[in-house]
Amino acid sequence: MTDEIRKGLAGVVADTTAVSKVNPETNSLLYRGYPVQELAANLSFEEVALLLWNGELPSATERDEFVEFERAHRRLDDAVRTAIDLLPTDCHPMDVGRTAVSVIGANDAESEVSTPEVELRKAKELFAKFPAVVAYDQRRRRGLEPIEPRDDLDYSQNFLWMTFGEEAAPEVVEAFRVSMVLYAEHSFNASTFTARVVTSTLSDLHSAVTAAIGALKGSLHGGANEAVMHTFEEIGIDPDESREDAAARAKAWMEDALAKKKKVMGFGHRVYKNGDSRVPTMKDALDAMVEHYGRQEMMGLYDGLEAAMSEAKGILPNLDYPAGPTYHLMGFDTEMFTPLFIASRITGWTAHIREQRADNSLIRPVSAYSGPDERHL
Ligand SMILES: CC(=O)SCCNC(=O)CCNC(=O)[C@H](O)C(C)(C)COP(=O)(O)OP(=O)(O)OC[C@H]1O[C@@H](n2cnc3c(N)ncnc32)[C@H](O)[C@@H]1OP(=O)(O)O
Ligand SMILES: O=C([O-])CC(=O)C(=O)O
Repeated sequence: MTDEIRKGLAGVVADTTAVSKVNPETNSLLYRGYPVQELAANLSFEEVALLLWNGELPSATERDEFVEFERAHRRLDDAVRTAIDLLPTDCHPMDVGRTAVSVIGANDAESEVSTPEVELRKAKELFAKFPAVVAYDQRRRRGLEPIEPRDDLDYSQNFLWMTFGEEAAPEVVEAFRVSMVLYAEHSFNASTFTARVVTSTLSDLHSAVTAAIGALKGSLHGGANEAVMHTFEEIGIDPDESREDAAARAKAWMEDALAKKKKVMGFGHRVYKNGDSRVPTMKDALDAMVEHYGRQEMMGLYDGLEAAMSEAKGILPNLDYPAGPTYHLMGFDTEMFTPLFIASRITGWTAHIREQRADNSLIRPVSAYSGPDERHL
């Protein structure tokens, strides 16, 4: 036992994992050995999910079987719809996501079964169903009727279809797919570690994912993609403004924020200190959306904030920074951004839950007592 305290467990190696490797020295991220950029350029999100769960790329047959399974499990049960309908339309969508996963778990006939086969089935079903939760919630907040999934569309196409009720342009589907691949997995981040802690007590998969959603919600973690957009909104978004003018205003805003010692979400990372490996790929996706929607001023805001942060503090953007404006341009409400992160991270969380269970040890660190010395009444 060591007495050394590492606040936030910074730098502490808690266990091994074969799911992904984050290497801050080389700014690289491997899912099961494959660079995430290669996966984002070449594979569907469905294939990446299978890679994360199984450890190997799927064969064509495995892929086709999963595609069929996913399409067959996209619909929400009445219990989930009813539970969502009972929640206020102004509660945070992360609360809706958290509740929906909990209800899906409680209604699973094998809720207390955690064999590898059953857990994989549960993970696949959550993967298939969660887009309908996000789409259902986004639409009810806008006072719109839900839209049924379409079995002729792939995961990303169908996600956008159920949310917006129209077939998205191929460029938009592509940017969305890339975001799903990039958000899928990142070793022992706070939400994944939460899922592993819950699993380590021999609790069930849905409890672990529900807890992970709670951890993801915070703005130091997944909630940062929403917070990035609030920053853009606070600066002011004017589609008629030039890229240069928007950049100048954003730069001035950042200088002022940093002078006031504010923390600006979307920048910095616990592990990467020289840049987040996923940002260049996500920035390309944002560029494509800026081009597609003709919104150069958005890139002006992006560049202005990034330049001012880099000049003042040398702190670089994380994945949430380009993801926020990308989802905004696609038409999602700002509060829906972190639920989109859930839809993707369900893959990584459940891969880690399976890994934890396969070689379990209760996660229970010790604390150094800092209260009063022993005293008596
Ligand atoms: C997908 C993801 O979850 S990625 C992470 C998303 N989270 C965010 O974007 C939130 C904003 N960023 C942060 O709060 C941090 O960078 C974290 C929490 C992600 C990592 O932080 P840590 O490794 O704990 O570093 P810590 O917060 O101590 O920061 C170190 C120094 O950099 C500063 N700093 C770090 N990030 C930022 C930021 N975004 N804005 C302003 N200053 C920052 C801190 O104020 C601190 O300065 P100091 O030494 O003068 O006190
Ligand atoms: O690794 C982290 O701490 C946060 C992060 O980037 C992620 O979960 O994707």
